[in-house]
Amino acid sequence: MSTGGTLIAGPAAGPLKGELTVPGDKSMSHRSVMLAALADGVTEIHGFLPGEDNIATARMFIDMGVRIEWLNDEKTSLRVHGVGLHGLKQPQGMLDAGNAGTCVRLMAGILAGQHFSSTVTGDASLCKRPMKRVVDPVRRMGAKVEGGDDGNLLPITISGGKLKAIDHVSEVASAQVKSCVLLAGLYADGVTSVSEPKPTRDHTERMLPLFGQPVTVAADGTISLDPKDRLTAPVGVVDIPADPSSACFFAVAASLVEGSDVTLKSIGINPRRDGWRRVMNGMGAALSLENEQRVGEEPVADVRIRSGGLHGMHVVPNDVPDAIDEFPVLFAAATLADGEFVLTDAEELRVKESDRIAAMATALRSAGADIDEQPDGAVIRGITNLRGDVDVDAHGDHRIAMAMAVAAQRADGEVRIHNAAAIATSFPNFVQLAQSVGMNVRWADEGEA
Ligand SMILES: O=C(O)C1=C[C@@H](OP(=O)(O)O)[C@@H](O)[C@H](O)C1
Ligand SMILES: C=C(OP(=O)(O)O)C(=O)O
Repeated sequence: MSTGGTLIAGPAAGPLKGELTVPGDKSMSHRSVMLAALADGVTEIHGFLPGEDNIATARMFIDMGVRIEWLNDEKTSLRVHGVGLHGLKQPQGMLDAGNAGTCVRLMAGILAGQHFSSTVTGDASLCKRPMKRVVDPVRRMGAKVEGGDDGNLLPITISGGKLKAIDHVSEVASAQVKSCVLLAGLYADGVTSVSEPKPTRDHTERMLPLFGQPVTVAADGTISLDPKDRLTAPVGVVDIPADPSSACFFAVAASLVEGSDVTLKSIGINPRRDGWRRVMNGMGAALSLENEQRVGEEPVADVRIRSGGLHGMHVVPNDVPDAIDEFPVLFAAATLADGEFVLTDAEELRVKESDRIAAMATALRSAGADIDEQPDGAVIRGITNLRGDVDVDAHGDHRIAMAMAVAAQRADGEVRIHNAAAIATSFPNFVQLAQSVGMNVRWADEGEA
């Protein structure tokens, strides 16, 4: 877990204005390197997110013998020299996923299909997150997995090989679980299928066909994969759209600061990632879409946001997985909206990089917010402004740090956000982009915090 690093944020000095291009999508960046590494041929990827999480994924493949050429200093373009489904080499030491749940859970599926043993670990936060959700299905497929608490806790050692196809009924609505099973399915002896309690982000299903591996989705939502025994590098470049989860911070900030008008360029609007816009529209935000188009298999658009009197709402439970990473900043929006905001069915927030319900409730409350925590969500009654001159803890969780920086734009004074360094996991240039539209946020100087 990245600890340390204090952000000093708020209040905004004036309206937020301008156009922003946020970095590439984190989920798609992970998947693009994974599939490219396992393909026959060379894949060129543009728009890659150079956050610590995605670099951890790239590093794992380098540690297993895959050659990755970075094509620019920013590490947003790369060429992956694929080794084929069976070309990975046993790593010399432990594979380290750092802070990245997506990396470790998807890799569990890939490592389950390898004829060697490997041990995967992560940082202090990741070592507390539940792994049984992916360990159980890959064990049923025939992989051997050892680790603390019967394989629930990292580090885990996976000894794989040829796998048995399974029909997996997931108890959690998790794209990480679904993707793990589908990736393991590439190494199985027949058709592997996954069904989930609510639909989740479908980037794996959209990207596999680009690499020559069809995926079918039945009318009831069950996803099936009949393995082709090889993946093939796509002919053209794999382009990754801008990350809606990063865009949402600026959408909320612009909604909250009077007189703001911000346009977020080429943001992914895949319905399985677009829950944040449905929630913000439900809260009365002034959002509009311009220049709708497709980037590869994904729909994108420019999203324009003007400030507007936000009000509370009850979030529709089916929208929860489609906005799962945006709830910290949506809590900030709800705190500064009129009326009551109610979130249920979101217990998954408690097992992210931090317990995000508790972390946001504590941080916002210490700045004067009116929030009742619930086991699976929260009830938030809006107030006019947050108190300033307060210290809050981001608990080494990138989304808590950035959400509090946004909330602070409507504080009566400065908010000091401690343990915020983790924003580098998903959004290394957050502070720079935030300043470029007029947000009041900066890193504390040494000794200042
Ligand atoms: O598949 C993915 O890329 C992700 C799925 C989500 O996790 P869960 O599948 O655990 O909900 C999300 O929170 C994470 O940031 C990225
Ligand atoms: C939950 C997140 O990521 P991960 O599960 O990959 O750590 C996130 O980015 O908010």
